[in-house]
Amino acid sequence: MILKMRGIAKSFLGVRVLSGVGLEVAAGEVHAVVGENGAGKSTLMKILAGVHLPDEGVVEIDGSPVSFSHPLDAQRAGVAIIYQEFNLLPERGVAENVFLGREPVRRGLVDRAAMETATARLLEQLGETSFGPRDLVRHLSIAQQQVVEIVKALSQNARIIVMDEPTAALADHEVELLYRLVSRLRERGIAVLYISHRLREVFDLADRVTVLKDGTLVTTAETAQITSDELVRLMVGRDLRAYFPPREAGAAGEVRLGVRGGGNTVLDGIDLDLRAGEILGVAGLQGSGRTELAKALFGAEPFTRGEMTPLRPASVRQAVAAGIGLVTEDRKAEGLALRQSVRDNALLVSRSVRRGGRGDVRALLEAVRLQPPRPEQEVRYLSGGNQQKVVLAKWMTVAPEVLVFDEPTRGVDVGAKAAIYDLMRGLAKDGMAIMMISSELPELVGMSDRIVVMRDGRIAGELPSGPSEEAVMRLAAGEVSP
Ligand SMILES: Nc1ncnc2c1ncn2[C@@H]1O[C@H](COP(=O)(O)OP(=O)(O)OP(=O)(O)O)[C@@H](O)[C@H]1O
Repeated sequence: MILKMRGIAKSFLGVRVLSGVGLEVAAGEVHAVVGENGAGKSTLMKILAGVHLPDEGVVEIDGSPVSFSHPLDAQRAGVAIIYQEFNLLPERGVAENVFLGREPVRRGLVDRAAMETATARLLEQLGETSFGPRDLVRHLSIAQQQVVEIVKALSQNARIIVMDEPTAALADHEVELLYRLVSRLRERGIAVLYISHRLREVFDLADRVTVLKDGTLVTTAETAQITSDELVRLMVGRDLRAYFPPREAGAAGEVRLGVRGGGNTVLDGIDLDLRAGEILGVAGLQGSGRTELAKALFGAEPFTRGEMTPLRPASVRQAVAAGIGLVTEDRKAEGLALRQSVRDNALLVSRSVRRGGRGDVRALLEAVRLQPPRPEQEVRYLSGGNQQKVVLAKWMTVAPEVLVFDEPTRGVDVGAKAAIYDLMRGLAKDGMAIMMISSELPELVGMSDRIVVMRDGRIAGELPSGPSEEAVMRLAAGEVSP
């Protein structure tokens, strides 16, 4: 075993978040780590990466105990961690980023040629031909930036690579590319620790899976020996049947929001009606204009052409006053005040618009399954998935007439997802008009009453409820005419 962790315990501010946790990973193994939001997955990985010191327990690499008091110690021992938010400088080139802080020097000068050659070789080994060592990082897609992070890890001779929800920000077709990358890492004998809430990936990629629950180890199992239902039961402690709540046939009521010929620099010719009681799904590849559509409806990047009822908002303030809400995909940048408490965040919108609504914050937080349910806690200390739940709760306190969800369950665990789906369906039943943008096709197909598919800033077509995932993909990719 290249890595052994045993008896790991960790507390923050007197609250125990890990106790007695251990796992073992072999060279060339892909080892998934799963569990509900707040189960302690990231904390365990940060201990491995030298970000946190454990209070108790042992980490062994190649049979020798190690103690990392700084991320650089872990890096030197061959551990690399790739976070969801990359640590890259957008204005610099790929090779410069790969060697940042460790630039090779020749005759007193940074040896650019050496950096570029080494980077090019690693890109080639990974089969990456879509960009080169000199390209600026800001010109790269998220998937390409992820490759840069992996190249950086390999250039540091990492033998253990931790990937924290690597597909959360990827488009569907990019996930395939990541699969290929992970296979290449495995072939090189690298141990990959893979955190994900997408069980399909766990079964597609991992040899073994370790399940954490409430900071303790539930089990480690071979993925070939366990079913998806069993894994869910181990994670959430109960069966999850009827994952998607039933649709209400004929539930759509009056038009709550209408757009005719909507356009701006990105969007063009948008015609759309959103009715009370329905959940309208929005599909599309990355860059197709899905998020821009949400922002235009919400007045953040307004339409400059076309008509919109009840009004065409020129600003977010106008949109909110008109009863339009947006649950954003980028929760850190747009959604939350990180240094404020969960409760204050949940009340952020309702206070600013002074609309009444559902005041019972505690009940709401329970409904979205915030873990642990502590409204006083500062949001920055919550796990990623729990932060997303606070963003949801924030809008539910206001109960707007129209609510746009942009990737509502990104980073959210399976149990909480089911709860959020129930909530969304409940809100629709109460007459809210809901639009849901999602890259997760099962969710889109399972939840939407109908689906519009975006392509190149336009609506490429519409599909009735329950289409096949393939039909959505084909329309998004432009393989069938609308
Ligand atoms: N720096 C910190 N200070 C205080 N509490 C923290 C800190 N970091 C994490 N926690 C708490 O530790 C617990 C475990 O969090 P962690 O991020 O490890 O969960 P996770 O399993 O990765 O969840 P997710 O699936 O949502 O990413 C959570 O209750 C979280 O609030």
